Amino acid sequence: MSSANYAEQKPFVFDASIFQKQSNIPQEFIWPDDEKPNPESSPVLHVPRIDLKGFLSGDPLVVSTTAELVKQACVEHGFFLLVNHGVDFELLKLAHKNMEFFFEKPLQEKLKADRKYGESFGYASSFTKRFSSKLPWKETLTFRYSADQKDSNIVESYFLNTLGEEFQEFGKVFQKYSDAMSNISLSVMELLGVSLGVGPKYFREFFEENDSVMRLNNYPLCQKPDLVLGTGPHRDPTSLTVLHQDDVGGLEVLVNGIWHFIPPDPQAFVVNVGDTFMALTNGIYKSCFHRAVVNSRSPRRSLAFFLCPKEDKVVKPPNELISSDNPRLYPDFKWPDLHEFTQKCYRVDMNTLDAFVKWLGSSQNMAISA
Ligand SMILES: C=C1C[C@]23C[C@H]1CC[C@H]2[C@]1(C)CCC[C@@](C)(C(=O)O)[C@H]1[C@@H]3C(=O)O
Ligand SMILES: O=C(O)CCC(=O)C(=O)O
Ligand SMILES: [Fe+2]
Repeated sequence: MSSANYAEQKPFVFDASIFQKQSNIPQEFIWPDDEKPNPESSPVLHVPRIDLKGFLSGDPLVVSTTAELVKQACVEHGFFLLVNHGVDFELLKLAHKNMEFFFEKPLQEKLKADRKYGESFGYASSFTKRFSSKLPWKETLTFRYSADQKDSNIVESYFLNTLGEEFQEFGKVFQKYSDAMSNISLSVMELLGVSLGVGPKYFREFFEENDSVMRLNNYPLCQKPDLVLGTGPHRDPTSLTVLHQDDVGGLEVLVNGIWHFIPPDPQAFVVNVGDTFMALTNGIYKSCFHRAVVNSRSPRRSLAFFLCPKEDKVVKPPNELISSDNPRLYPDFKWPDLHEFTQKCYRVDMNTLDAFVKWLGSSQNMAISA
């Protein structure tokens, strides 16, 4: 049965407050044996701690050592920690407090922001409208962020319009938080540009007017955590992800065929390269598989900012990153087409970018220039 038919016929609902107590896990949530988690055996992934303040100080020695560290991580797997990032800890605390406030509301209230079938934004409990198997053990609240001056209140007005006056303060907090995420993403883009030898301005300017996605994740506790996954294995189709996880832990990254654990650190953001940035670097920086496991002790929450280019930007690597040793790997594309592909044509899995490129090739006369 296709997921569309499934959605029309059997829209069952994941109510976190009920499911977290249930020891009988519905079949739709049970992952195949070869994809089931085994978090007790996951070694820690040692990722560099990138000092953003140090890089921004402009001290040539600090800049070059930081650029070298980030390059090694991005060539290998694309994950690193960002410390000394300058984001106010009070704002981080407020963001977590407000996220809790939302997820602890009764389901009926959360559904006021319901993410409709085929739409990208709103509240989704376990994607039961989109998929019929390997369902994620999570609920998400996703909203659009735009760095355009004319959209300076976009987050605030979204919450005021969908959830009403009670969410005015919530909207203000997440407007501020998303602005901060956009700003640090642009600083990271400067660092990534320097590390790739294209200079600090190239990628910063590319993403300056970003049109991005902000998401709050709630992973309720689960009585049988070894049967399910909070977020299944995937590579982010977006450009750069800036994640803040609470102190529970559950993020895992697949490196050399082994799932590795990234322990929570409230002082740090976990940053990773997504498929769109991998294409922008002509495959030099990797977008790597990761997932989130759940547990039976404590619910887990995370905040994810997915940096995306503005809709009219052509994703095409700079000439400096193309050579006879490293010819063009991906055709030109625009982010909205890849986004639409992930939402309508394809279930995001291990090889989204390759599948998208094949789909592009079959749907138009694909040209790889330069
Ligand atoms: C553009 C997006 C689609 C997803 C949310 C953002 C960036 C990452 C994507 C996602 C998280 C990748 C894993 C699968 C997914 C379905 C999820 O588990 O949430 C993806 C998001 C989505 O399609 O809603
Ligand atoms: O919650 C997490 O730790 C990771 C979530 C994730 O990978 C995603 O939302 O893309
Ligand atoms: Fe992800």
